[in-house]
Amino acid sequence: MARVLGTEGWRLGWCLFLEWARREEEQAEGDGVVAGWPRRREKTARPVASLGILGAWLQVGRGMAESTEVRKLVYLVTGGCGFLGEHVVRMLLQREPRLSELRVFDLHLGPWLEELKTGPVQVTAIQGDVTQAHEVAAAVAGAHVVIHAAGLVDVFGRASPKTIHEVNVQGTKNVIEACVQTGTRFLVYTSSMEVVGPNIKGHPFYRGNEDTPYEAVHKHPYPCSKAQAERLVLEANGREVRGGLPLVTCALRPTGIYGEGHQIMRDFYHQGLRLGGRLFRAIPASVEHGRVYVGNVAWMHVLVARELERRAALVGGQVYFCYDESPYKSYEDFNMEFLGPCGLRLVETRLLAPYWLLMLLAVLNALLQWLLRPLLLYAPLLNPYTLAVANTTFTVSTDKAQRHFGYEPLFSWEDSRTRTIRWVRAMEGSAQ
Ligand SMILES: NC(=O)c1ccc[n+]([C@@H]2O[C@H](COP(=O)([O-])OP(=O)(O)OC[C@H]3O[C@@H](n4cnc5c(N)ncnc54)[C@H](O)[C@@H]3O)[C@@H](O)[C@H]2O)c1
Ligand SMILES: C[C@@H](CO)CCC[C@@H](C)[C@H]1CC[C@H]2[C@@H]3[C@H](O)C=C4C[C@@H](O)CC[C@]4(C)[C@H]3CC[C@]12C
Repeated sequence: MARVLGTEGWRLGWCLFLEWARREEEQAEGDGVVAGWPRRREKTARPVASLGILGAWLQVGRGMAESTEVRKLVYLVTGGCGFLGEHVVRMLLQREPRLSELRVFDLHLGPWLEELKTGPVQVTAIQGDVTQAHEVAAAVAGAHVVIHAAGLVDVFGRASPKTIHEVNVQGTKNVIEACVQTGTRFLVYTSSMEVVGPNIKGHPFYRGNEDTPYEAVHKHPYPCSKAQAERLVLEANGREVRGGLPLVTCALRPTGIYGEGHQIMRDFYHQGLRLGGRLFRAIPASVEHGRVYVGNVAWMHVLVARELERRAALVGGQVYFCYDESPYKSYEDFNMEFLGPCGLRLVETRLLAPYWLLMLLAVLNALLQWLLRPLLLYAPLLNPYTLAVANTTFTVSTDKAQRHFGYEPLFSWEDSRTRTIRWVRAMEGSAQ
């Protein structure tokens, strides 16, 4: 027999046996899909006594199949140490069983990465700058999938328009070119709702979806840069990468993300503490804002990244709003869902601070920022742009991600709320 089959034959026979064993196991577990995600394989060994020696071989076969076949993908997450990036990194480690190496690329690496290095997946921390093409190319080389979440999120005038452009647009160009040069085929870009709006005319976008017509007119450097970068990513879909295969890209557009690690929520919380446990309503409660929990945004990235290969024709070149069951509320009322249970209250001030007065304050802030720039950085939350965004309804209602790649939110609104409250409470100096 050995002579007839030869070494290759034995290997083939062994592989067929492993495949048979794997299918047997899958059949036993059922092949249901939970939230668009195949059920994770049971890692604990099943009793083998009844199968005797064959059962023991089966267990060995399973182990080998898992270690050699299942864990084989290399992912790169740019901006992996940011608010969203950290959640994407943790979600990948929890929910992508085929992952063998996870590269986390960021300008500033977080110390928490160390604790992730002990698991079965190789976590490689790369301190780098997306504006540096050679650093990006080195990080991308050999990766199967890139999730490009690095970006300069600045609507407060902290960075110059040039820097925002360099990071968000040139950085994205570098990522695309690196994929093309090194042969990486799958690219997910973290875009933003701001690519669409609110526009400078303050038109409401009410329960819109990816196909809703809207006049997307931007002047501010941040939305301009996100729109440009998104266009580059979508245009790159289908480009031939090294090795001759086509690049498959898509863009996810989160609305305002909230959850553990959200800096603006942190700022509001501390502001409330400084003001004796009060925040003052500046925006009418009727102006609704789309918000989405960070865990669900991360989940959507993980899911679409895996489906880019299987459903390339459908998903490639597409945009998806990020959505979940979070309620539509005004920006401030929504924040109070978390800050309220942590001891802050929202004081009604509509009569004290009408819109024209707020706009005057916002303009004054912008003027002060400009005057003080040579001396110090003055970057308050309120400026004409943030006031306009906060004061314009922008909500999405869509099921495109569910239809295209089986997305269902992983965290219910209750879960998302509870987790966020727990995080706010854990912040130093809770108001309670
Ligand atoms: N926060 C939101 O509400 C929101 C909403 C929609 C879209 N987004 C997008 O999601 C992405 C992540 O945003 P976030 O809120 O986590 O912001 P963040 O600032 O917390 O994270 C961005 C990360 O990118 C890194 N980074 C910045 N410049 C870099 C550079 N030159 N090279 C390498 N890394 C660099 C930062 O160090 C940071 O860790 C961004 O692309 C943003 O535009 C955010
Ligand atoms: C007038 C103030 C009194 O309380 C309230 C100001 C609130 C603003 C600071 C925020 C209102 C809406 C926010 C933006 C929105 O959630 C979506 C965004 C998209 C994302 O890509 C980046 C962040 C942001 C622009 C977000 C920034 C903060 C607001 C303008």
